[in-house]
Amino acid sequence: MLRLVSLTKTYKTGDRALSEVSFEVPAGQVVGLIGPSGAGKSTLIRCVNRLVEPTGGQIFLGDTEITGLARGELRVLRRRIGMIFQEYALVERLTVMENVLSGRLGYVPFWRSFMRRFPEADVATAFALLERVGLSDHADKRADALSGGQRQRVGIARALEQNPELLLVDEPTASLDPKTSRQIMRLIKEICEERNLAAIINIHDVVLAQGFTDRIIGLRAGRVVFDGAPSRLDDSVLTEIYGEEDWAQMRRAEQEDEEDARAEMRRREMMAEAR
Ligand SMILES: Nc1ncnc2c1ncn2[C@@H]1O[C@H](COP(=O)(O)OP(=O)(O)OP(=O)(O)O)[C@@H](O)[C@H]1O
Repeated sequence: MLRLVSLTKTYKTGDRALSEVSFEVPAGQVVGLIGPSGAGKSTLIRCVNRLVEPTGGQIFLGDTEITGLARGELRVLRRRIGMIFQEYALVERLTVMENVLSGRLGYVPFWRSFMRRFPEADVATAFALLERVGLSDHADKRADALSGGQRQRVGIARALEQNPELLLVDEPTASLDPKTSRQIMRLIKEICEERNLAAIINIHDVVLAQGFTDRIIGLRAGRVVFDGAPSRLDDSVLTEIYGEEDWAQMRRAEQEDEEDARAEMRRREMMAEAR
């Protein structure tokens, strides 16, 4: 479905962000991309739809070689790839519905989108998607009136509105609390299963990646150092990906997160009892 062959990226500054990265993602598979800061995760995701130009290797989506496309062809290709962002990238002043419909912008003629006139079928799809992500009561609300978790649900619905074959997901939970993060990851995983949709998720949080993906690819300094089932991610693999020091630090941060979540729960219980 998606195939990377010796993908390499060297930035103009001389930074080699990716070295000879090769792997295939079949339809329906959710891949968690993990690795320390600077490992090349964002670069890899951005190379797939050529927001970043690869300097070597090939990328195929189905039979289409993405790396060989001219500008105009690339616009058409990008309709086949949905993106979900860390900061949601919603238009704050527009309604939830309008934000979801903006997922069709690659398809609808400019004048119609300018007049905010979308075909009825697109509107019906958008309603169904809002229902699926649990936001059907919020269709007419402005995006800036939503919580972080709700915004990300809009971001997911918008990506699906273009009926993509592949989802590229960049740090979807970085701005969310632990519980909402799990809900969002679960939603992405379930939707990929329902639609037989492939996804690559750039994700910092190893525990989340393990809980909600089918496969983990670990990058270190631009190279794939692990590619396998989430259950195979033991301490020695994590040390190989993150190095001794980083991994220990990450585990401490995780423990602190859990302690914070427990303290918050206790606080809420005490408040509920006081009422
Ligand atoms: N626009 C750029 N110009 C030059 N070098 C860049 C650029 N973007 C990224 N890099 C370099 O490429 C390497 C990989 O960066 P990238 O952002 O892909 O890593 P990452 O794994 O996503 O990191 P993080 O988890 O911190 O987002 C780093 O050494 C980074 O400094």
